[in-house]
Amino acid sequence: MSLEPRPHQAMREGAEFDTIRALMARWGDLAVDIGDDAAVLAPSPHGTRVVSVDACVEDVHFRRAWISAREVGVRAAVAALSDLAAMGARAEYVLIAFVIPDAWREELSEVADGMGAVIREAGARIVGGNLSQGAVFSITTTVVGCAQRAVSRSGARAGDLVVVTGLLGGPGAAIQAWDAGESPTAWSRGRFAAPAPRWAEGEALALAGASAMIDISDGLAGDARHVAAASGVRLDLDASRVPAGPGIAAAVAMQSGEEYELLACIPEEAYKKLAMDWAAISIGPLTVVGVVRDGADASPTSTASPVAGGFDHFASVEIPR
Ligand SMILES: Nc1ncnc2c1ncn2[C@@H]1O[C@H](COP(=O)(O)OP(=O)(O)OP(=O)(O)O)[C@@H](O)[C@H]1O
Ligand SMILES: Cc1ncc(C[n+]2csc(CCOP(=O)(O)O)c2C)c(N)n1
Ligand SMILES: [Mg+2]
Repeated sequence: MSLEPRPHQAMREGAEFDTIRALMARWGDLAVDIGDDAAVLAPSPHGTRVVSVDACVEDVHFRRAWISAREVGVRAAVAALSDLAAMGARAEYVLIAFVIPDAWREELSEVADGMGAVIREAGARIVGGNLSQGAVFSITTTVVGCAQRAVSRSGARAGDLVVVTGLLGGPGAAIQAWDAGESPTAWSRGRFAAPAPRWAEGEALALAGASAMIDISDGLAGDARHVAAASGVRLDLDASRVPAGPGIAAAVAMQSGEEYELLACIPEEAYKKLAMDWAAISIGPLTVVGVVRDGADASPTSTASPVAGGFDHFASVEIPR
């Protein structure tokens, strides 16, 4: 079997297929093998295949007044791709399903450009998708990647250090500002509107021997509890060590979701080696925020910060100020 993707196939006339052709024209060589019932993927020569899907829904994941149509596309692509980075994988293929109300028809090309830029930067190709008319705008993005060493949430062991990439709290602070009718700082707005998957960081953590990893989409406190639950351990987080962005309160950094930074557990010796090389891997910091202990659930050792929370689509959780 050839490792080259198949060329596109011609599609019949019609407004729906014109829209797909318009997307294809926008994406250019980024899109391959469009037009069949399914795309055909060759076996990966690079390692284990990893696949994930993520939905981005208007008024659930963003408000139109907050960000541009292009930024909507950037966020949707990053939210999906970040789950590959969190496995230590690199992206190969993407499929994009849009639900498009009439009011969004004109905006679609801008959304597509934002997604295209992120997917191109990731070195992946778009191999399919779906279009539907509907009442609420949404983007459901399927991502396929490949990992030399896929890191799960379930491998954390007592004694491992808990580390986190980057500076936290920006997206949470931006949402708080918008909800209060204020403008977020440029830094917070940028962290919400233009996040980036941590490819190099995820792969480096995986190859360095991280025992467990997750991307911070629900908030550090909540995602630490995902790792604790999957690994059957307790993650003791020190709220005073959490790397907060400029002007961000520790509690916000602890609970802010949609960061797309990585939380990893890693044996101390492996961390020490990785820390020496980190400046060549990432422009952001790698910070030790806690330690893995026997027992269940994550909790901060500091009483200054709440441990509860973590975004839940079916519960209303307030981010404390
Ligand atoms: N409808 C579903 N059917 C099967 N599995 C699901 C479904 N929804 C979620 N899951 C699985 O449950 C787990 C948790 O899902 P979740 O969406 O919280 O992933 P996540 O990576 O923590 O968050 P994010 O969506 O922000 O990336 C994942 O393994 C996911 O594949
Ligand atoms: C309008 C609006 N209200 C609230 C939020 C906050 N928010 C929404 S989903 C989510 C977690 C990740 O979601 P998922 O698990 O679906 O990837 C968070 C923190 C937002 N972005 N926009
Ligand atoms: Mg995730």
